[in-house]
Amino acid sequence: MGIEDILMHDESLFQNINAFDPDYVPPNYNFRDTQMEAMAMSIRPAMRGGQPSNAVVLGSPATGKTTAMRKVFELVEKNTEKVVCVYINCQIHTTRFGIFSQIYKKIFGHTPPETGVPFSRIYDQIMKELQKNSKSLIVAFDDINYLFQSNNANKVVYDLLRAYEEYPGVKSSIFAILSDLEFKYAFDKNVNTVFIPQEIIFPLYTYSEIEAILGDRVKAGFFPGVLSDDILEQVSMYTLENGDLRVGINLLRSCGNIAEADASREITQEHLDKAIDSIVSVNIMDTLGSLNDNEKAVLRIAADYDGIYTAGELLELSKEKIGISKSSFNRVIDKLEFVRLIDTKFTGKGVKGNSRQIILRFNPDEYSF
Ligand SMILES: Nc1ncnc2c1ncn2[C@@H]1O[C@H](COP(=O)(O)OP(=O)(O)OP(=O)(O)O)[C@@H](O)[C@H]1O
Repeated sequence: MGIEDILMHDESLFQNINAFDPDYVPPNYNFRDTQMEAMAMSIRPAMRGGQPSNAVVLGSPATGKTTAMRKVFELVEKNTEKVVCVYINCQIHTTRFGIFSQIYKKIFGHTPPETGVPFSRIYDQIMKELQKNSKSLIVAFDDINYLFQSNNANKVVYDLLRAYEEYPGVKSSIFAILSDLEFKYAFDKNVNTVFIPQEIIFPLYTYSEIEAILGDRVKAGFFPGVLSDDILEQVSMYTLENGDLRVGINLLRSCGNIAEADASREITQEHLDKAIDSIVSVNIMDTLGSLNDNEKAVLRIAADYDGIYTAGELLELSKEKIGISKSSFNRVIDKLEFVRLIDTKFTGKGVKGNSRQIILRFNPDEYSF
C-alpha cells in the first residue's frame, strides 16, 4: 500500500477513536466506588456549610485517581453552588501565583492579568469573594510532589488552609494526590497543625479488573468483531505484567492503527505483535535518552563487544577507557539493571564481583546512544 492509500483509506476499524485518548472520560467507571465515596465524605460537610476535610490520595500511576477526582468534583458542582472545586495539575502549575490564578479563574471566570497585579491582591479577592458568598473552596493538587520540588507546597497549602484566620468564615480543604508512592511528603509545622488528612488508597487493578476496563474500551472504540477476546486477553496480560492501564489503552489503539494500515477488517496476532514491538522500542529509546554520560559510556563498552563480559572484565575496561571508579561503576550497573537495559547473571564461578555476567536486554545495533 502506498502512502496516499494509507492516508486516504476510508474504511475504519474505529467506531470512536477518541475512546483511546488520555482525556477520554469513560462513562462506565467501575472498581473505584469505595474511593469515590471516601472523597465524597470529605467534601460532604461543605455542602451544608460545614468544614470539609483534607485527604491524601495515594496510588500508582494510572490507577484512576485523576478520573475519580474529576468525577466527584463534577457531581459536587452539579448539586451545589456552595462549593468551588478546583483541580490543579502540579506538573503544569508550579508557582504560587500560577496556582492562585487557576483558583481565581474558577471563581471569576477569567484569569487575572499576568503582570502588574501583586499576589496579595489576587489572594484577597479570592478570599473575600468566598467569604461574601459563604462558599467553600476545595483544591485538588494532582502530583503534589512537584510542588515540593519547586518549594511551593508549604506556602500554597498554608495560604489555603489558614485563610480563615484572616478571612473568618472561609472554609477550605485540599486533596493531595500522589502517584510516587516512595515520596514522603513533609510539611512544615505550621502547615501540619491544619493538615490532618485521611488517606484514600487506590490499589493496583487486578487482572480481571484490567480485562473488564479494557473490554469496555474495546466496545466503545472499535466496531463489533474487530478485536477478539483472545487478543483482549493478551493485551490485558501484557498490561498486568509490563505496565499500567495506560499501556493497555495505548496498545489497543496501536493494534487498531496497524491493522487499519494493513487494510485488515480485524486485529490479528501479527498486528498485536507489531504493536508490542513498537512499544518496547519506544520504551528503550526513552530509557537510553535518560541515561547520563557514564551510564551511556559503560553501556557502549558492553555493546561493542561480541561476547558476554563478566562484571569484573567490564569494570577493568571501563576504568581504562573512561576512568570510572569501582563504586561509580557498581552504581552504573545497578541503574542499568534497574531500568532493564541489562541483566546480570551469576555464573557461580570466580571471585566476588567477577562472577556476574552482563547481558544486554536489547539489540544495540537498532538504537543510537
Ligand atoms: N476504573 C476505570 N475504568 C475505566 N477507565 C479507567 C479506570 N481507571 C483508570 N482508567 C483509565 O486509565 C487512565 C489513567 O487514569 P487516571 O489518569 O485517572 O489515573 P491516575 O491514577 O490519576 O494516574 P497518574 O497518577 O499517572 O496521573 C485514564 O485513561 C482512565 O480513563
